[in-house]
Amino acid sequence: MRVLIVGAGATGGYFGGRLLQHGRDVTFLVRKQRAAQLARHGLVIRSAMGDVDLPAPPTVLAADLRAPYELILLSCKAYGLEQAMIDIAPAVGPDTTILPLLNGMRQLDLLDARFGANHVLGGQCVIAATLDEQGGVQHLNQSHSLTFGERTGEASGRMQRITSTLADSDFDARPSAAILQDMWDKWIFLASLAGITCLLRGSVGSIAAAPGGSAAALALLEECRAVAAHSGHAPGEATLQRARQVLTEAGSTLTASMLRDLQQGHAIEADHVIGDMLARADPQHAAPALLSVVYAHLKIYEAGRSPAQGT
Ligand SMILES: NC(=O)C1=CN([C@@H]2O[C@H](COP(=O)(O)OP(=O)(O)OC[C@H]3O[C@@H](n4cnc5c(N)ncnc54)[C@H](OP(=O)(O)O)[C@@H]3O)[C@@H](O)[C@H]2O)C=CC1
Ligand SMILES: CC(C)(CO)C(=O)C(=O)O
Repeated sequence: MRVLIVGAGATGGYFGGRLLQHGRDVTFLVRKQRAAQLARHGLVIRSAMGDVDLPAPPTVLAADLRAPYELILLSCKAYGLEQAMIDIAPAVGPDTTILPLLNGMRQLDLLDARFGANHVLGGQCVIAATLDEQGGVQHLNQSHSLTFGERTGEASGRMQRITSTLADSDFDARPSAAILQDMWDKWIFLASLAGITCLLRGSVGSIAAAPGGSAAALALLEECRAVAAHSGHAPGEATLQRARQVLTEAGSTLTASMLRDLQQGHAIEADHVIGDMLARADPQHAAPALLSVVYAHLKIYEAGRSPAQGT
């Protein structure tokens, strides 16, 4: 199966690197700067789950995309999605499947509108990863799951082909018959984690140690839960219990990738992760207070960044 990974960033570089290491037919769609960086340093993954060193990972620039790929793994940030959809268009043929790994839900609507829902699977990844100064992928924890599925829940032929392509590559490839619920479950957790760690500028453990910290994290989770329920995707009790436990764990060093981006002065997915959650709240009730504060906080950060700071 020919696989195109859009972006050799933290997540794309990680999962694409692992697939390449296991002999899969993978090419990274990159821009000139990243192409030069990969040519100079190779694709390096530093991970407690095993390092990877690939001296010359296959890359392609958008201008050189010709034939369709069977699978496109989309691992750009939400603010790069419009451009990415333009760039991948030549790689999308009648039999192409697009598997987005972005956090949130809105990517599905945008991809459906651009390419047709029949081309788009649901997907998500659970990992903590970032790029270092030389473009190496630093895997920061021991989670590395990639979950994917037909939004109908069907065990289709393409699901079987993708499952065997992603299997046995030293990460947890998880086909799912309930991918929309999985994505919502992750989104409410992530929006709470990103929201509270960015607002209070600390890890889960430091927030838990501060007066009122865990109560604020739980209140934010409750607002997100209500949005999910209003959208027809209420999380199950076990999912909620786990989210509550992870968001309040004493001593935990967990943060969201959004906090890492913010601390490095990078662009953040404020509209996609928090703004869209807020937009889906039940209009019959008052706007969720904490989500509103988090969103305002992130928009002030965005407004203070100069355009020269890029992404
Ligand atoms: N990092 C993490 O731990 C996690 C991230 N996520 C989610 O995964 C998604 C991706 O995040 P992450 O991997 O961290 O992001 P990164 O910023 O590390 O990587 C995104 C990459 O996509 C590239 N890219 C964007 N648009 C294009 C394009 N048109 N053509 C070629 N390359 C492109 C960027 O390239 P360039 O450098 O040229 O801009 C960049 O290298 C986000 O939605 C995030 O929320 C989910 C779970 C964990
Ligand atoms: C939920 C978490 C921490 C793990 O995948 C994440 O998605 C992120 O940091 O963006």
